[in-house]
Amino acid sequence: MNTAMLPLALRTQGLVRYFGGLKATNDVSFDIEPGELRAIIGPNGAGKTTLINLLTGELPVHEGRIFIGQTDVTAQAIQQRVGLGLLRSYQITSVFDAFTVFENVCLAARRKQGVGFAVWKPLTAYGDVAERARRVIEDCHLDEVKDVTADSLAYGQRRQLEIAMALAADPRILLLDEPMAGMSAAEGAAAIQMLASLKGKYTILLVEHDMNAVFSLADRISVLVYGSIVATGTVDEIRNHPEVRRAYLGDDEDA
Ligand SMILES: Nc1ncnc2c1ncn2[C@@H]1O[C@H](COP(=O)(O)OP(=O)(O)OP(=O)(O)O)[C@@H](O)[C@H]1O
Repeated sequence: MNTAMLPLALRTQGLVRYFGGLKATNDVSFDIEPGELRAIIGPNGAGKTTLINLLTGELPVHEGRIFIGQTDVTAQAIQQRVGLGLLRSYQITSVFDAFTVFENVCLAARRKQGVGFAVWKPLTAYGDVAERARRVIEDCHLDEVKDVTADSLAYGQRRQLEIAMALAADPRILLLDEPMAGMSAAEGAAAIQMLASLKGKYTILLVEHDMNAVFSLADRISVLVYGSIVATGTVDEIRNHPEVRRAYLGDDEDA
């Protein structure tokens, strides 16, 4: 993807959020470039969920600004932000159990066009939609189950389908909040492989506890500690950052 001329996908400036006297988000500023896979890590209670909720609009900010592309969305509601392309993976996706993977993804792609689909016409009859659905299904490693109904999918595949449906809506940036949660080791490994193949094609903000996943996937990592970003850098920079090792990895010296 040639991203040189594109504006930033997402930008925050000095975000602050209190819960009573607790500053759960403390002066958080960061930029995400188009095509980037950015991970946010941090110990329990660091403020990851709060930050995601500020970005989506589920929580209002107390200070600071949020931009999607060049649009200041700080005062905008959840649905307006979705309309501008900031999507959380489960936000637009109601998976229909009786529909196949392909039909579900077509439906999500079709909805993006803002035109109601004709119930008498097969979803797959819309050529451009079917083409996008095929591409997303391939990107999300769902080819083998393309014609399987959603109710027959294993848990991990269903989560992959939700991500495929979100991507079919062509978001400017996709927020993934612990996408591997609840998966078996094998499902988690498959999900990591899938996310790896999305790299560079889509813009993704990933909040994830699994450090191996984050280290194998991220272009850049931001580390949250007590509500503040204490470091942002490449995998190597973060792996070796002394403050990160102390605060997050629990290392004293060179463990
Ligand atoms: N609705 C709320 N009311 C009061 N305090 C809250 C609320 N939501 C979060 N907090 C507090 O804000 C801080 C950040 O919480 P948050 O859930 O954002 O952290 P987190 O990094 O997502 O944690 P985890 O990794 O455990 O999910 C914590 O101290 C938490 O107790």
